[in-house]
Amino acid sequence: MEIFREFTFEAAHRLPNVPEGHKCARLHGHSYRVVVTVSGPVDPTAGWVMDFGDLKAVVKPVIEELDHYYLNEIPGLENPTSEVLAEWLWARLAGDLPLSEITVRETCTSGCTYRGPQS
Ligand SMILES: Nc1nc2c(c(=O)[nH]1)N=C([C@H](O)[C@H](O)COP(=O)(O)OP(=O)(O)OP(=O)(O)O)CN2
Ligand SMILES: [Zn+2]
Repeated sequence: MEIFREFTFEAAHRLPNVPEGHKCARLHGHSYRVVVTVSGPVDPTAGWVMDFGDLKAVVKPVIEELDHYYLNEIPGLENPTSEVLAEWLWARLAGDLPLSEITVRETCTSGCTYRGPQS
């Protein structure tokens, strides 16, 4: 079974490696949406994989490291694409959660889903 929780944060970024003239080279911001999905068996007594509250308690402090920051200044996010951000979040959370996938949405119509490093 998989369960998920959605988080939001606001942040500024620019993409330093885009071709000359690309609009995303300019400083701009997004209202990011992050969906963290974990998987595991349903505990027969609790009736859940994990308390949504426990999931929030692990993820929220990491989201707060991003909220209202300039992402390019955060170590590991010097080129803060959605893909790089999803990998960064995975690296931060994988030790504490049975991650299944992380979705990062930059806009209403664009984003990425990461299911962890390929083995
Ligand atoms: N594969 C990726 N492509 C792009 C990323 C990314 O993270 N991964 N990021 C950007 C920019 O951050 C940009 O702000 C978002 O791109 P886009 O969806 O093109 O933005 P718009 O909302 O302006 O799209 P329109 O529908 O064209 O208005 C770019 N690419
Ligand atoms: Zn952007």
